Amino acid sequence: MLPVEEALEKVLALVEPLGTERVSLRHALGRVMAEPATAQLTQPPFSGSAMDGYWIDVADHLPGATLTVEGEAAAGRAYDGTPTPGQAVRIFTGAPVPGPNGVVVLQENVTREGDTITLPQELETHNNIRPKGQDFAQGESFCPDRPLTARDLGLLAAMNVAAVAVRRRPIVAIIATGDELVMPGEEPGPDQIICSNSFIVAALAERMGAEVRMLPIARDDRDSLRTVFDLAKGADLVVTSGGASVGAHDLVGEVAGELGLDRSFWKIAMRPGKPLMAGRMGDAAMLGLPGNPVSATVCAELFLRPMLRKLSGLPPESRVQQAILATDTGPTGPRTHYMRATLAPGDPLPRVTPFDNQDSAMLSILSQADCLLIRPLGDGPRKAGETVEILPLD
Ligand SMILES: Nc1nc2c(c(=O)[nH]1)N[C@H]1C(S)=C(S)[C@@H](COP(=O)(O)OP(=O)(O)OC[C@H]3O[C@@H](n4cnc5c(N)ncnc54)[C@H](O)[C@@H]3O)O[C@H]1N2
Ligand code: MOO
Repeated sequence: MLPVEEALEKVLALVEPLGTERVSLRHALGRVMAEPATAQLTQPPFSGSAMDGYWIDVADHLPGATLTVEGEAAAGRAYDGTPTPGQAVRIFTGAPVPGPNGVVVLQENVTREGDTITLPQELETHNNIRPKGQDFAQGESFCPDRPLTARDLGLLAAMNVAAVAVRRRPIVAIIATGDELVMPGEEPGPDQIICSNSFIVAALAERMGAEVRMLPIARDDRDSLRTVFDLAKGADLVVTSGGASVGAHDLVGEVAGELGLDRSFWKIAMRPGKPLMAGRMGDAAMLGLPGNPVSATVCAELFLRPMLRKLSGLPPESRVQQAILATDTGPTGPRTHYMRATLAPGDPLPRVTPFDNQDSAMLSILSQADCLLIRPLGDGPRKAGETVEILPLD
C-alpha cells in the first residue's frame, strides 16, 4: 500500500494552477493573485499633518515663541502660500504641509488670541508629520502568496489598483454514492442513512475558495454512476465518496475506469482512508474518497486541501504541529493512523488526548475533535509525556 507522503505527491501531480481572470476589488476577497499589482502612486503623495494644530517652521519652534496665523490647510485643500519666518499655518489632519522644514504643534498645546498663537514652554519632540512615501512608493509591486484579506484590499485600493488578476476558482463536483443514502430533510427508509459526506467536503472546498457543484446522489449501479459522472463534466476536480472499497457494490473505480479514468493509485497505507483512489478523468482530476464519513474527512483534509491549494496557485502549507501525549497509546499497524483527538493548553506544547473510540463512522467524535493525532505506521506504543505530531482541525 502507498505511504501517505507518496500518495500526496501523486495527487499533487494530477493538478496544475488554474488560469487567471480579472476581478474588481469588491470581488477579490479570498482570491489568490496571479500577477503582481503595481502601486499607481506614492502614498502618502505629499508630506502631511498627522494632527489638528498649527504648522510652523522648525526655526520658529522655540519655547514660548509667538507667531501669526497666516492661512489654513485642510485635507483636500492645501495652503497655497509660502509661510515666512514668524508665521504659522492653521492645519488639520490629512492636509499637505506648506513647507519642507516644519513641525505641527497640537492645537491643545498652544494659546491662541485672535491671529496670534503662543507656543508652550515645553515643546513636543515629535513633528507630527507623515513623510511623503512612508507607506509605499509608486511602482512598488504587491502579490501575496495567500488568499487576499480585507487588509490587502485596503492596500490595493490605496495603490489605486481597481482590479486584480487572480486565479480562477477551482470548480469541484461532489458525488455521493450509495443506495443507502438520502439527503438531509428527506425521509430515510429503514435501511437507509443520511448523506453527510457531501456537506463536509463541500464546506471544506468552499472554505478553500472552490466553487462547489453538489450533484445528485449516485446509486450503486453503473447507469446511475455514469449519469452522475456525466453531470460532473466541466469541473476541475471530481470528488466521489463511497463505493471505493472491494465490496460487490463498490463500483466507483470500475465505472470511472470505463469512462476513461487514468488511475494514479488505489489504496493507501492510511487509517482511516485506506480505499482512497485518484487519477485524471478527461479534463478533470478525480479523487475517490472512502464512504465512511471520518475516512472521507481525513482524506479531504490530507489530499483535497493540498490539491485545491495547488489549483488556486497557493504554495504548499505545513500544518503539522507538535504536542505532548496526555495518555498512553498503543502501537500502530501497517497504516499511518490519524486519530481524532482533543487538545488542552500546555506549556510549551499543548497536550493531546485521543478518543477511545476511533470508529470511522462516528461523526459525533469527529465534530468534537480539535486535531488528528498522527501515529506513524509501524510505531510502537507511546507513553504519556512523549512528544508527538498533530494536525490541527479548523
Ligand atoms: N473486505 C473489506 N471490506 C472493507 C475494506 C477492506 O479493505 N476489505 N475496507 C474498509 C474500509 S477501510 C473502508 S473506509 C470502507 C470504505 O468503503 P467504501 O468507500 O466502499 O464505502 P461504502 O461501502 O460505500 O460506505 C462505507 C460506509 O460509509 C457510509 N457512507 C457512504 N457514503 C456516505 C455519505 N455520503 N454520507 C454518510 N455515510 C456514507 C456507508 O453507508 C457505509 O456505512 O470499506 C471497508 N470495507
Ligand atoms: O480505513 Mo477505513 O477508511 O477504516 O475507515
